[in-house]
Amino acid sequence: MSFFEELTHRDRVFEFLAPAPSPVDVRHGPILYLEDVSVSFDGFKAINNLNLTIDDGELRCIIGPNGAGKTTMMDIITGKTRPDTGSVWFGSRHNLLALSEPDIASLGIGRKFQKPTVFEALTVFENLELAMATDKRILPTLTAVMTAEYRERIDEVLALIGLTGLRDRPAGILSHGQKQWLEIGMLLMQKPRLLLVDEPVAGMTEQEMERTAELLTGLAGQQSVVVVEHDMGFVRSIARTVTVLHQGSVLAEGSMDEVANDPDVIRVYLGEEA
Ligand SMILES: Nc1ncnc2c1ncn2[C@@H]1O[C@H](COP(=O)(O)OP(=O)(O)OP(=O)(O)O)[C@@H](O)[C@H]1O
Repeated sequence: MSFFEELTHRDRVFEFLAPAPSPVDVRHGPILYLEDVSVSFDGFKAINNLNLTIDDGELRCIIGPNGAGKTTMMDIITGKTRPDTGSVWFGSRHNLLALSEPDIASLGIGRKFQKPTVFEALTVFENLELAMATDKRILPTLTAVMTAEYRERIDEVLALIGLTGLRDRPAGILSHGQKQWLEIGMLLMQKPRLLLVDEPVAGMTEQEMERTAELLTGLAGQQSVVVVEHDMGFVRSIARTVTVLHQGSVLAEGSMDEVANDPDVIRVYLGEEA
């Protein structure tokens, strides 16, 4: 069939207009599954037989003392660091250890680093627009229909992150907290299935922390959210299940009260360990 015939074929939807099928299969299990994962740096085991399961739509908090392996774990999930052993699955279909960092990102795993990296000279709206334009799944040939759809998505995200009133202001004038929300919004533009968020409330005011708690708890359900955070007050305010990492393994897992009363956790946090 010629290109012209293809374009005028009315009984089928063009591939780029069809909604992208959800590539992640969670029908029979969790959205993220790490089994017996280990990685050493110069003989030092940063991650040591780590097992972790995150359910679809779950909000999970990961805590642990400095050097526990939290960042390394995120690096393994996103493909930045390859473990020496173990397996890492995204749904039941995608073996993340066989995929490159960009491929993992385009499957729908978004990562928010601690420091906000918004484009300060661009408006809030333009930052979100740019985030969408960098989505490799979207063809550069945007039609008017697609553009309208994206504008709608930008409005939706602006409302979610509470920045509708600042949409046309340069991102440089935003407070630290607002920049963090904008960056979360930039990740949301690509409709991730799993969001990894590193220390979201470091440097935030109390009020900004409350708003961030609302934002993250509101996102859960729509997507799975894994939050690494040191601020225990914040963790308590959002956590359903908390995983405590220590020396590259899971030391305890449960509700905030359960882990806070766990003797091993208390010992590690009080620094009584050798
Ligand atoms: N590329 C690397 N080379 C050598 N050692 C590393 C490397 N990356 C991490 N480590 C070591 O692995 C251990 C775990 O580090 P990681 O940054 O994952 O811990 P963390 O729980 O994120 O700590 P923090 O709360 O301080 O950010 C640390 O002892 C760290 O020094």
